[in-house]
Amino acid sequence: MIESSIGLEIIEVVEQAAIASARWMGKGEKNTADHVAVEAMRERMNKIHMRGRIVIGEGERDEAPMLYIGEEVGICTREDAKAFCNPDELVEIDIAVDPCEGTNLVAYGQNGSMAVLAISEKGGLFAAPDFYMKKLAAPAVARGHVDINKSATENLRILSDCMKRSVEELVVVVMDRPRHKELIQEIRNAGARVRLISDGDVSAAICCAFAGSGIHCLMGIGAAPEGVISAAAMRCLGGHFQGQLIYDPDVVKTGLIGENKEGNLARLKEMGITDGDRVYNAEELASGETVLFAACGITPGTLMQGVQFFHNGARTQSLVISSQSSTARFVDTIHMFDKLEYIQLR
Ligand SMILES: O=C(COP(=O)(O)O)[C@@H](O)[C@H](O)[C@H](O)[C@H](O)COP(=O)(O)O
Ligand SMILES: [Mn+2]
Ligand SMILES: [Mn+2]
Repeated sequence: MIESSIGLEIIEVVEQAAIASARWMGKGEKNTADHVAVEAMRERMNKIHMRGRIVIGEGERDEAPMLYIGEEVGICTREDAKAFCNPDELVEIDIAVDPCEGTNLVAYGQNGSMAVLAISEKGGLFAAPDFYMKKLAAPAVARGHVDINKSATENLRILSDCMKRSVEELVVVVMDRPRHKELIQEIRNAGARVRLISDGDVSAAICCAFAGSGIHCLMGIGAAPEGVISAAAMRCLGGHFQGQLIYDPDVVKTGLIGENKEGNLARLKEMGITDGDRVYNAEELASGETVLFAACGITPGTLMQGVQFFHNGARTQSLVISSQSSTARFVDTIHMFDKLEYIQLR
């Protein structure tokens, strides 16, 4: 039901966000690259016949115009909606968005940014707080064998068994952050190779599910909202994903997180999360009966090409993954703007 009704539309949502953001590629203005993606995403989402609700977005209500948590999206938000649609007949959908995942990458013209979202029926996505999350992603063959509670060394041995390749042949993506100093050293000591990324751990997590991506594992701490979006894709792909919220600022070392551990735990409790140390797997973070994921490359990446502009047109590459049809579709689209003179083949 969800896929047949809005499958194609969510591709257009991420495409429009990616095109808008890509116009700001390399301009050094991360906030603008982000803002235009948000606006494009909202505009296209508000044409969809659904009763959508943002469960993971860019902040709370008072931080509008970002897509804020709790914001309603879809055709019903139009002022004249009553004239042509009955909200009771529309499907209720929860949406997790990151209109520009990798704002720095876009601003500085680097690889790996994308516009991304995940959707499910109401209640089907974990409404993660704006905290950090310890993450472990690995291919389907290692699902349930590797474990976030085990050491990196042990997980690499398990991964090597599951993938039938030596630890030395494994590549682990880790975000290049001071908090990962010891982790990086441990992975290197174990014999595996480390690919450090400055941003963009959603792409890195999903790459683990694709043989040939050159990425076998993601370890370390990134943002929790991105963790839920990654989990949605990994749930559909059958890959391994575990996440554990990080509420202790001393563990994160950099970045914004509440003032102290006690305060953060209290905030989690207010949100109904009583066990701050709980480890969630992909099926718990994206628990809906139907889960869809869509991403469109802004700058070139491992999974998708970035937006390519030509005279009065653009070409985009997206990835749409569905738990309903068990498909991962790469969608290549030519966008014809006004007064198009030619269509660029490649
Ligand atoms: O790179 C990222 C930034 O996302 P965005 O702000 O949408 O461009 C994400 O992939 C990371 O998951 C995460 O936000 C990052 O790890 C946050 O950590 P830090 O930069 O150390 O505060
Ligand atoms: Mn992000
Ligand atoms: Mn973002």
